[in-house]
Amino acid sequence: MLAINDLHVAYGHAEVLHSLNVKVQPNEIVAIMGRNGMGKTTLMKSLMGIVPTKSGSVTMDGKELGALKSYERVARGLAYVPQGRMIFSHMTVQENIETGLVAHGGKDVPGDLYELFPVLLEMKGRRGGNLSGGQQQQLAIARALATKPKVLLLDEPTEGIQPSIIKDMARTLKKIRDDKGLSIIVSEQVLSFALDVADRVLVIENGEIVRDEAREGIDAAQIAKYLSV
Ligand SMILES: Nc1ncnc2c1ncn2[C@@H]1O[C@H](COP(=O)(O)OP(=O)(O)OP(=O)(O)O)[C@@H](O)[C@H]1O
Repeated sequence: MLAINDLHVAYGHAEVLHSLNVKVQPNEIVAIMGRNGMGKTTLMKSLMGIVPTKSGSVTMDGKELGALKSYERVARGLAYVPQGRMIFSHMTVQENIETGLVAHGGKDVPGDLYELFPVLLEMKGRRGGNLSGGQQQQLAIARALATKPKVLLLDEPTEGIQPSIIKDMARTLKKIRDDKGLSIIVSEQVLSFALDVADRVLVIENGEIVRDEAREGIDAAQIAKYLSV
């Protein structure tokens, strides 16, 4: 589905991602774990074409994305829920979701998005900025899904979210995967969430993938060592 091959990304002369190789299968949920500053956000931004690639390739369904602008990547089926959610706080919930519809020229918010997130239907006329952190996260995911992605990227979705809601988020993401048949790449620091949601767990350390393990039979203590400061 999505293949990252020998990807190098740099800010000026400082290379931050060194030869990353990751393959994500259809319907697979992959968690990329790592401490602050290890390169998770840089990877997400480079996949979306927000940060330029130094060398290497990213393909989706075998087609190279490298030269494409962000909006073209969205049209090809990549969607992004950025760290901090970045919802439009002065726009209503409905208007926020509608910004995702332009990718395919749709006009109305599909009902299944409101079925997935009933609270957004209840609050569709409210300003995004008036929602709680958990509700804003649902809104950011709904906005991304409105672009009808094949691969959904989420950058630290649990950041600033109450622990009681984090379990619901894992359940919702798996339901989205099952219902819509898409692949998900999620960057995370919360191990329990990653173990809940992912089929495969990768660890990124100083811009390199140092572990790549199937969820089944994973040694959680080994992964936790990479996350403690
Ligand atoms: N715009 C930038 N210019 C220069 N260096 C940057 C820039 N953004 C990030 N970096 C550096 O790149 C490295 C990776 O940062 P990145 O934000 O990708 O890490 P992260 O794993 O997402 O961490 P966090 O959890 O804090 O978001 C860090 O050393 C960081 O200082």
